[in-house]
Amino acid sequence: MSDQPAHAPYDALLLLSFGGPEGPDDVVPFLENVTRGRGIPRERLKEVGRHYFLFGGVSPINDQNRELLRVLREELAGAGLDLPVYWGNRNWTPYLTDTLRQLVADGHRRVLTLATSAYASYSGCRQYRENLADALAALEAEGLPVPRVDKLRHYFNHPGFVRPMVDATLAALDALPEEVRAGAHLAFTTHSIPTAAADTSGPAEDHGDGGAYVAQHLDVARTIAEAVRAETGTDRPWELVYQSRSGAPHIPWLEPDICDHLEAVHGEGAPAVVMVPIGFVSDHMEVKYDLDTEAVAKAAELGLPVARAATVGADPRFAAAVRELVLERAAAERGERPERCALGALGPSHDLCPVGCCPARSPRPAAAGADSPYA
Ligand SMILES: CC1=C(CCC(=O)O)c2cc3nc(cc4[nH]c(cc5[nH]c(cc1n2)c(C)c5CCC(=O)O)c(CCC(=O)O)c4C)C(CCC(=O)O)=C3C
Ligand SMILES: [Fe+2]
Repeated sequence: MSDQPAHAPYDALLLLSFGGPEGPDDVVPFLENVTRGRGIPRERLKEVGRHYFLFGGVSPINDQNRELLRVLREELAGAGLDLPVYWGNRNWTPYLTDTLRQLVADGHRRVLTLATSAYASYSGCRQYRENLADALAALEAEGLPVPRVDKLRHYFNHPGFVRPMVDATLAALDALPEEVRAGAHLAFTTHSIPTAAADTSGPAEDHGDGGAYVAQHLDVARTIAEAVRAETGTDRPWELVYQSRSGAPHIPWLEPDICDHLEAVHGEGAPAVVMVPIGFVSDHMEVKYDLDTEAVAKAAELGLPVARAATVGADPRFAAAVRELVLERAAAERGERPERCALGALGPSHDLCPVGCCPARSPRPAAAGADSPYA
C-alpha cells in the first residue's frame, strides 16, 4: 500500500460558479460583467436588472454556494480527506483569478474543478473552461506558478444529483391540492439557449438533433418521471420546457417557454403542473424570478394550480456525489479504472472535454480540456 491520499494527485478542489450581486449597487456592474461582448439587447438588460432589484439587488446564488462549500468541507473531512475547497466565480466576487492566486500562494498545484452547472453547453461548460484559461494566463503574466487544472465530468445523471430531484418532485406533488394531484403533469425546466449552441453542445459526435444539451436533459427528465411513476403508481404526462430566454428575438432559442407551456397544457385540460428546474443546481435568480414569480403569476391568471420542486442545492447526497466524483477522477488520473455511477440511458460523461466540444462562436483558449494550452 502506498501512503498517497485517496484524492492524489489532486491537492485542492475548486468550486467554480457564476456569481451574483449581493446588494443594489452591485446589480449594474454585475450585469456588465455577464454581458460584456455578448450582444444582449439593452431592453433585456433593463428587464433582468428589475428582477434583481425586486429581490433587494441580491441573487440567491452566493448564499447557496456558501452553504454548498460548508457541506462539501464537512463531507470531505468526514471521509478523512484533507482536501481544501476554494470558491471562485466568473462574474462576481470572489473572482476566479483572485481565488487561484490564493490557491497557489497556499502551495497548491493540482486542482480539480466542480462547476455549478451539470450539463454540457457552451455557457455551462466551455465558457467556464475559458474563464479558467484567462485566470491561468493572468497568473502566468504575473510570474506566479500556474497550477494544473482539471474539471469534473458532467454530473447531470449522477444518482447524488438525480435522487434529490426525484424526492423534490414527490414533495411538490404532495404540496398540490389533493383533488388535482393524480392528474398533475410534470414540466421539467432548464435554461433556454440559442438552438445553434444546443446543436453543437457536447462532443462532435453528439452534434445535430439538438445536441448533448437537450439529450442530457431529456435523459434526466425521463429518469425522474419514471422514478416518480414507480413511487406513486401514476403514469403522468411530462415534457422538457425552457425558461429565461434572452438575446435578440430573431435568433432562435430552445422552446417552448414554461409560460407558453402552462397555457398550452391548461388549454388541454391539465388539472395541475409541477415545475421541476432540473437545469439549475440551486435556487438562482432564474428560479426565484422566472419560475416562482413569473410562471407562478401566469398559472394564477390561468387558474392552474402549480408547485415548484426544490433544486438540489446543498443536499448531503449531492455533497457525497461530489466526494465520489473527486475520488473517481483521482483514481482515473492515477491510471486506475474506477467505477463510474450514472442513471439513465446515456452513461457516464467523459472526463476530458474533447477538441471541438461545445464550441464558442469565436474560438478562445479554454483550459481543462483536450484542447487546453495548459498541461
Ligand atoms: C445554460 C445557462 C445556464 C445554466 C448553466 C450554469 O449554471 O452555468 C446559465 C446560468 C446562469 N445565468 C445567470 C445569469 C444570467 N445569464 C444571462 C445570459 C445568458 N445565460 C445563458 C445560458 C445559461 N445561463 C445564455 C446563453 C445567456 C445569453 C448571453 C450569453 O451568451 O452569455 C444573463 C444576462 C441577462 C439575460 O439575458 O438574462 C444573466 C444575468 C446566472 C446567475 C443567476 C443568479 O444571479 O442567481 C446563472 C447561474
Ligand atoms: Fe463541454
